[in-house]
Amino acid sequence: MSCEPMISVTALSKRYEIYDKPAHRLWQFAWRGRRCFYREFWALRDIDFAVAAGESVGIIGRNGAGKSTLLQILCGTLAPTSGSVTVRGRVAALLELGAGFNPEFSGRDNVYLCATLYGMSEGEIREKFSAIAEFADIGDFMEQPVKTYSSGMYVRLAFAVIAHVDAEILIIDEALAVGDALFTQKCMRFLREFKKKGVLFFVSHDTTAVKSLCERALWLSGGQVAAFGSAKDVSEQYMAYLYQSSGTTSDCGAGEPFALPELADFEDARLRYLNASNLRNDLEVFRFDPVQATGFGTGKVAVRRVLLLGQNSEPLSWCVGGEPVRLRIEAEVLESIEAPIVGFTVKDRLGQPLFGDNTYLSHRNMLECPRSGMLEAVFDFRMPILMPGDYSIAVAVASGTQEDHVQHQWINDALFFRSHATSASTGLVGIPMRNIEFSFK
Ligand SMILES: Nc1ncnc2c1ncn2[C@@H]1O[C@H](COP(=O)(O)OP(=O)(O)OP(=O)(O)O)[C@@H](O)[C@H]1O
Repeated sequence: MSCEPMISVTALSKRYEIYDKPAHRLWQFAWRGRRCFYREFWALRDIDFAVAAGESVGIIGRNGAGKSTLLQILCGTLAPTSGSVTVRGRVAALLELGAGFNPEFSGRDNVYLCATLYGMSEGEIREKFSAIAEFADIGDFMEQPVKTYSSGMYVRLAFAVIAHVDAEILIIDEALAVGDALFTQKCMRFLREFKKKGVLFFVSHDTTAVKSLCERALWLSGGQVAAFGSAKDVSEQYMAYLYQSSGTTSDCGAGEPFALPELADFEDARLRYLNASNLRNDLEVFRFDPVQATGFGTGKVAVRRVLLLGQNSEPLSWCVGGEPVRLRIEAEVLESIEAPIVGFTVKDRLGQPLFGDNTYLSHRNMLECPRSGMLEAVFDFRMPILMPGDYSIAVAVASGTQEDHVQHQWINDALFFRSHATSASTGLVGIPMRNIEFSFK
């Protein structure tokens, strides 16, 4: 494989001409450059970077930093004022809602139109059409004019096309890659697979998303590269800049010995206040639909029900972060299996695992399933406090140990829930605080 970069950008600059009045544009034309009626605005200045195959790059920066301008130049839809951009490979982009679609044409015609623009032949598109339609999953709307689509349907169709044009370089604006939770998870699974071999540019204001999806990050500030390096380091620098942290640090001594309180269940000390405020972490729970569920496995087990229950085993359609819940997973054993393990993982909207558990440590090798029957696992835990956004729970039934096992059924998104508000101030999840002491002496 060649080690030449897939993308190299050298001394790239983009200047816009700002006219204070529309008439000035006309005057500029009439004077043929003998007088200047505009102000110059440099949206990008002296940008240099190179990206190799298999690298994913998050583009971060404040509003107006030049992110869209840079990406439009990489896509070839905008010409640079100076400098050079070399792109080796087919680029597909999701940057502007409905870009490349004709609103009067049906979804099907737009798939053909768009994929042709990406250089696919009619035969190739015909071959891939059913995979595109399946990915978009918009049903009969495929035959309707796209002007009748909701913005979510637009995104579904556009993403389905770019996912099937065999692009070597993908450019995604996260703000657009938002469908419902099921579709977002599908897109994220696709992007994680894609970035193993292709180049991914992912524009986001969310540094957590960038760290989760990208190895590298490019921070643009005022049209210039403020930093380019590991996603973790650059995101941290960017966050530090955003907060303009000027606080001092001091040694954290061991202090007074800390007496561990008795292990008893407790309530968040702020619960009464939180429950009466709009910070209460309301989580809306969506039902498990075995028909929609996607996954993989030997097929010896079929997960039939996944339920989030309250303390009295009542199914919940809402729960509150910080409160005790029970997750019940019921699976039908279709063929005999040994040493079953049932587990779950709670993931955020990017598919990033937040927490999870399984039955291995508590019940290792204690159960056998020599015949068909029902397996039931119940996990009692305190739901963490979750940042606003969409979450899903993957569930799985396997045989073996934690390290070495065979999956009988893994379901990507068995349950969805949406967090509407939160009291957590930072981090991926918040945990209930038994007590917080705060004093001034
Ligand atoms: N056609 C244009 N004419 C003049 N100025 C423009 C034009 N397009 C963009 N700009 C300016 O260039 C700068 C960079 O814009 P750009 O859209 O690339 O920023 P961005 O980082 O993508 O911002 P955001 O996060 O808000 O989408 C902004 O100050 C913007 O006002």
